[in-house]
Amino acid sequence: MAKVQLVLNAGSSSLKFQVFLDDGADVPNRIYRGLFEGLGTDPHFKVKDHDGATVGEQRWAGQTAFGFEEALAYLSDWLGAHRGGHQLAAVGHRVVHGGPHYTHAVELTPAIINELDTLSPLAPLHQPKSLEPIRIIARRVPGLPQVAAFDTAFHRTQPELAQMFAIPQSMTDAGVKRYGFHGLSYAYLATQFPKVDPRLTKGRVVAAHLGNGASLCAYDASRSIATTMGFSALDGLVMGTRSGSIDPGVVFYLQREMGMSAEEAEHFLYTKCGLIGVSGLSNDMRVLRERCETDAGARRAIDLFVYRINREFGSLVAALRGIDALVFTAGIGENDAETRAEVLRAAAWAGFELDPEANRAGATRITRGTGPQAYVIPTDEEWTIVREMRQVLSHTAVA
Ligand SMILES: Nc1ncnc2c1ncn2[C@@H]1O[C@H](COP(=O)(O)OP(=O)(O)O)[C@@H](O)[C@H]1O
Ligand SMILES: CC(=O)OP(=O)(O)O
Ligand SMILES: [Mg+2]
Repeated sequence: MAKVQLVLNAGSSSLKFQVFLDDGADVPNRIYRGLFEGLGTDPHFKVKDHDGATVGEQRWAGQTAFGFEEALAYLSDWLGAHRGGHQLAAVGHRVVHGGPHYTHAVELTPAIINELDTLSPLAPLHQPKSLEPIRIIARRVPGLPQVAAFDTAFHRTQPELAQMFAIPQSMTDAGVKRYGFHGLSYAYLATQFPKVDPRLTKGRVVAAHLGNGASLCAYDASRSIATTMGFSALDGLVMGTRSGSIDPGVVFYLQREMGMSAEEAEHFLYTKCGLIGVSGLSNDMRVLRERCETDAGARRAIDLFVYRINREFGSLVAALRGIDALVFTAGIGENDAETRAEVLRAAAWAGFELDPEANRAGATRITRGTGPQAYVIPTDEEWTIVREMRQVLSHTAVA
């Protein structure tokens, strides 16, 4: 009987999944690709087959109680009815934080799952959501191989200084350092560089992963040398609900002067700030774009989002000592031509010349001229996960 592999990608605002044929092919053969969006607000499920035809769609309008757990149960039923008799051979998971020890994907055991849970405070919007399905599946289907692939792993090529805070060495050694995230996405983009423009492979590239979570990564010859997220996924750019970089003095002030507990301050910075906090309206860039002509809060949130990207972009260009290309990806980077145009106009200092028609048309290259170029590359974190899972499972089979 043919077998399939399932990949789950728990993001901060979505649950994405893909189903691949377990046929040993070098390039994974996808059967289904789908997602739940708007969990906890306005849930929506959509799944497409390998030709891109929609084969399932469901809305739970306004059902705020339909959260992550409900999505998993629905997905399990849907897959049961649409697996075409294929046996499920393994499940791969995006696990955001691998901490200091996990620099490569790993087959999960109860002990490793518990160890990964100790990292939940460093990624409270993500880590528990990844571990929950892992535990549910381990309980329901004992013996089914499950593999974790980590967002932090891709950044372990960074020089020591890029991973350090200015704190005593003993604390750095204890793991208080810059890990960086969105690595599964950045690893996938690097595999696409040769197809998009072979010069990117050896060049100085900054990728902008702009989704509900957002970060920038600097690549030198396809390896990460710096990134905007640090110890936790709270650092760096303005995000949907997260503040991004903030003076640590603010955190003390929130507690000492504004009466928040440590937990309340954390919850505030992760869920009430960023685009939704500044706009007072929404964490969804689509909503802000619709309203920004008339709503000053929406306009200010977008302006700060773009301003911060340009500032952080400058710091990565300094780390790379120059720039050959900028790559946009993820929900906003792939779909919002206006944000791309605003970022490139802000970064004109680096020599970018926007091609407005190519940008509006959603072309791969969206700049012209002789300066650095900008590209749009749709990301595919699940593709990285299934490839890493296959490597891990083939080693386990040989051992
Ligand atoms: N057409 C679009 N225009 C502008 N923004 C969009 C569009 N489509 C999606 N987005 C943005 O992308 C975000 C989700 O990005 P995604 O990378 O899927 O996030 P995550 O993986 O963090 O859940 C949404 O919050 C929304 O703001
Ligand atoms: C790490 C992170 O912020 O992920 P996401 O963009 O999926 O929320
Ligand atoms: Mg994501």
